[in-house]
Amino acid sequence: MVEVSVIGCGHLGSAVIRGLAKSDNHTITACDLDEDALDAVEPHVDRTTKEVREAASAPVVILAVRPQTVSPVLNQLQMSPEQTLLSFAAAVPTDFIEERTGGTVVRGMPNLAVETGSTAAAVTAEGDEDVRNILDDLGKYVVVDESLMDIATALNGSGPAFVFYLIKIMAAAGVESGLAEDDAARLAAQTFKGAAEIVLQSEESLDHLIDAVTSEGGTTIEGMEVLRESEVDDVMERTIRAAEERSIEITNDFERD
Ligand SMILES: NC(=O)C1=CN([C@@H]2O[C@H](COP(=O)(O)OP(=O)(O)OC[C@H]3O[C@@H](n4cnc5c(N)ncnc54)[C@H](O)[C@@H]3O)[C@@H](O)[C@H]2O)C=CC1
Ligand SMILES: O=C(O)[C@@H]1CCC=N1
Repeated sequence: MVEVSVIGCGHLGSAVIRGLAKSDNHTITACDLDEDALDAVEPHVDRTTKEVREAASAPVVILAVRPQTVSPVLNQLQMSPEQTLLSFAAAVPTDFIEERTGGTVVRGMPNLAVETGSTAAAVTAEGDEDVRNILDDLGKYVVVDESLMDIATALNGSGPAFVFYLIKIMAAAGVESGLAEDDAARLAAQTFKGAAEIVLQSEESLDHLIDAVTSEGGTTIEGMEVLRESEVDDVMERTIRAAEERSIEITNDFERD
């Protein structure tokens, strides 16, 4: 059992808690100022507290508050170098956190799929065995240089929102042609999941996989022609870039502090 505290039990923190609770490998303390947030995670944790100090003693402390709230939390978070502070706060540099807590800092950017143990996460270090166990229970991770955390934040941190949007558009097209809403939503979402699983398991290139779906004289070729002639590449590029630039902007604010 790995003892872990989660500070901030909002969208991400509560999803982390539910994901870790499913793996049954952890003793979890949930910390939040908000009573409702604590009530929502209470069935999945061993202890709840409003006091950051009470959450500070675990070998691994996960920081899941908004970037703007990081400073006040760190002011109350006294840790030792044997403990790890695993920070999931977007755009907050490791240096900034290290200067304010005695703990060993690992910066990470997961996404909401922590809830199902299927997150894509970028981390600046693997950390000790306890940290690796936590990351393994939350999904898959890659270790990247800290300079790449802004693009990781855009790609895999914000990414689920962009994918949800695409699923919504594809499902809506199905409904427009007569599918029931539930059926269209399931077909679109399962199609994304199945396609993603093929990409993860296949050795083939994405172009090869596109070819494998595209029968000569068939249906896919017509759809692909529309996609290729559209501005979708530019739109997706700008989508990722906008999120990345915002991450850089927030990071710069922290570096000026
Ligand atoms: N929502 C997402 O999909 C992802 C979020 N993140 C990062 O996770 C962090 C949290 O994001 P969300 O969960 O979306 O925000 P949120 O606003 O849903 O949750 C933040 C939580 O922190 C709590 N909080 C505020 N001050 C506190 C304090 N002093 N002590 C303890 N708890 C306090 C709030 O009551 C709230 O429950 C952000 O830094 C964000 O960049 C990272 C990856 C994905
Ligand atoms: O939107 C945000 O700022 C956070 C970081 C990545 C996902 N949500």
